[in-house]
Amino acid sequence: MNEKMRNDAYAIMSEAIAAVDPKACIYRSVVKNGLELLINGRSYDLSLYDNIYIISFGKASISMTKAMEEILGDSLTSGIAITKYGFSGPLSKVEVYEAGHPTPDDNSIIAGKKVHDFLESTGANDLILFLISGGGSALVTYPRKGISLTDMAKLTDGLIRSGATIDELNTVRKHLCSIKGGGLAKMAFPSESISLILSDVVGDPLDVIASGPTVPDTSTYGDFHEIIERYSITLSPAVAGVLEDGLEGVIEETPSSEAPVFEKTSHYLVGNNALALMEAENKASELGYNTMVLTSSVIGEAREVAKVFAAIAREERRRGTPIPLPACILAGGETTVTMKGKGLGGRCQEMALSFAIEVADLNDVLLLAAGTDGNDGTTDCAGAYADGETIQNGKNLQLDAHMFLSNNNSHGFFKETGDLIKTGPTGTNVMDIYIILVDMF
Ligand SMILES: Nc1ncnc2c1ncn2[C@@H]1O[C@H](COP(=O)(O)OP(=O)(O)OP(=O)(O)O)[C@@H](O)[C@H]1O
Ligand SMILES: O=C(O)[C@H](O)CO
Repeated sequence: MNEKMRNDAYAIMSEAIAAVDPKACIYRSVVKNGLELLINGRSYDLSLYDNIYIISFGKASISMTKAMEEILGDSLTSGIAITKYGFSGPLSKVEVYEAGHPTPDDNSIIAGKKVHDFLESTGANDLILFLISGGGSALVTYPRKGISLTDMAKLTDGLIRSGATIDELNTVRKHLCSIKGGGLAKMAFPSESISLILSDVVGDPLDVIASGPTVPDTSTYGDFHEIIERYSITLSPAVAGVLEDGLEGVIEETPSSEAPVFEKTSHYLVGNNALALMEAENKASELGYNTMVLTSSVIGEAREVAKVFAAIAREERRRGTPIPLPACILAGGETTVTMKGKGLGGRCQEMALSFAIEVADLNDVLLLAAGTDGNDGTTDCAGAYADGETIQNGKNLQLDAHMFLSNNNSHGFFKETGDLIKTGPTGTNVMDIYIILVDMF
């Protein structure tokens, strides 16, 4: 492995992650002057409210809340923040809870009830600041009547394992949980609410991020039904009952944009993958690379996307196109992994292993694939590096990369070859970033 390229890639990744640090994102968007709160230039008069509360959830909730606590100071009354186990930290006025992710657990239900009960007690002259980040769907849930945690967890797990997209997964979740799909806006009404959102979804659709708890929803029980059929998911009797009632109109649809509950809501996107890539590009230029941001909207099966990235690297190696060497080509997004094996890994590690197989004959070509949250799949790593020597290094250790990939055991492979990237939880979450470096010979 070319140490210089590996260090360069790590430095570029670190800069990208720092740019989307949730605290930095909040401070970029929010300013307080006396009792005036300015959010992206729009003014809110804090003297108009009896109480100002924070409800914050997602993998980035602690840092987002810390920044808002600092900005609001004495103006803040209290609040609740929910994050993933191991991602928590101390706050001053806001109570902190931890819960399960990617599969919801008992604490996700307890958190859902806390949020529900809290919002029941707020009034028309209160302001609620919702701080929303990725991971929110699993961390806070308030299942519709009759649906148990096991029902929710099994369904979430089944859809993830089938390779369902986050849009599909959240369409289903929005129809089974009263917080999602605009439900939180309903609970908060008639209080005024402002949502500050850190995007972890391709294209930044506000109705999908954390299952769009404070925005109008356009998805329907009909969509839910189609998704279940598409992936041949067997439903528990309770979930099947809710779906049937929804299809027959016995249960109300999620609120659309005409619903009165949205009259007192506003939404601001405070950070996303594109922002991270912009900073990555600046750092790469500083390190002497010619740079290009391909896209922040990568989707598709991780091992297949890797083949496209390998083809781009090959073209760079052969002909120095689309940009002159030394080249740094950047992309971001979120792939899917259809689980067929029983191994350990994540989207980024799986992509890196597939890339390594494709570039086994190339020199000075490297891919860094990492989750900006520092947590790829079911592992404690952010992702992995792969280059032209990775497969040979594996062979030297009697590891067959193809076998590891078939068993979705990318983590098992990279653990042995020493190519894992460990950052620890970064506190942010704007999907994954991919850094392709191709150096001169
Ligand atoms: N052995 C494995 N190999 C590859 N990918 C895996 C493996 N096990 C789980 N995954 C993938 O890991 C993902 C879940 O982990 P992760 O916490 O990184 O998701 P996430 O998308 O960041 O969550 P969120 O979007 O809610 O923030 C799923 O897409 C799943 O397919
Ligand atoms: O929590 C979720 O729904 C995903 O992370 C997408 O935001």
